[in-house]
Amino acid sequence: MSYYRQKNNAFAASYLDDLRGGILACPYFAVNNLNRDFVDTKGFSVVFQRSGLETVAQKFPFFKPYLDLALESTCNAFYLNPLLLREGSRVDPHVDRSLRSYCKTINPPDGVSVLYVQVPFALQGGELVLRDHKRQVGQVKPQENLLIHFQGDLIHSVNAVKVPGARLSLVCEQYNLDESELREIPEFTIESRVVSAKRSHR
Ligand SMILES: O=C(O)CCC(=O)C(=O)O
Ligand SMILES: [Fe+2]
Repeated sequence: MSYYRQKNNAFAASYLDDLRGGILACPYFAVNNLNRDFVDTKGFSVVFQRSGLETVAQKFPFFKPYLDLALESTCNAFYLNPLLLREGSRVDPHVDRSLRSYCKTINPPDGVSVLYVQVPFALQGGELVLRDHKRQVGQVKPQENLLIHFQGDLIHSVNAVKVPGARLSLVCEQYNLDESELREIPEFTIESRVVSAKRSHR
């Protein structure tokens, strides 16, 4: 299998605008609760099983066309996260395994989809770098409306963004879990700094 594939102009321009508006206006959108690899980024995450897909589409209608196109039919659990990087933000090398907080034994996802929703004008930096062990196997320069899908066990990073403006991507880790692993995953839940902050006030 090739390490990644990409699709230019994946969606209608009007959808991309709706998606950007929906994400930026979303009350969960806040400074990231992802791990230390994510330096100065913003976002929130939706965790769901395939059976929770309708709930996702109901609560976040603007994600629906993306999910219709990006979700792999072989996968049954997903970690969806809009991610905003600004000048100086970066993501250090990591393998996506965000569902690990629910199930310790989990393997990396089968694949990861990334849609570039907004990209600064004349972007410098901000490339997605893909590695298989030590060897670089891809370097993707984000372009608006570019959808990429890469093999889920690759180490990857995002170079620091060197220009002003917003680099907004929509990332979906896609897992194919066995029954016992799947039982540990919520059918639908939202992870956000906003949610945790509200909870801690109770
Ligand atoms: O925005 C990107 O290019 C990838 C971000 C990423 O690696 C992640 O959210 O796990
Ligand atoms: Fe990642």
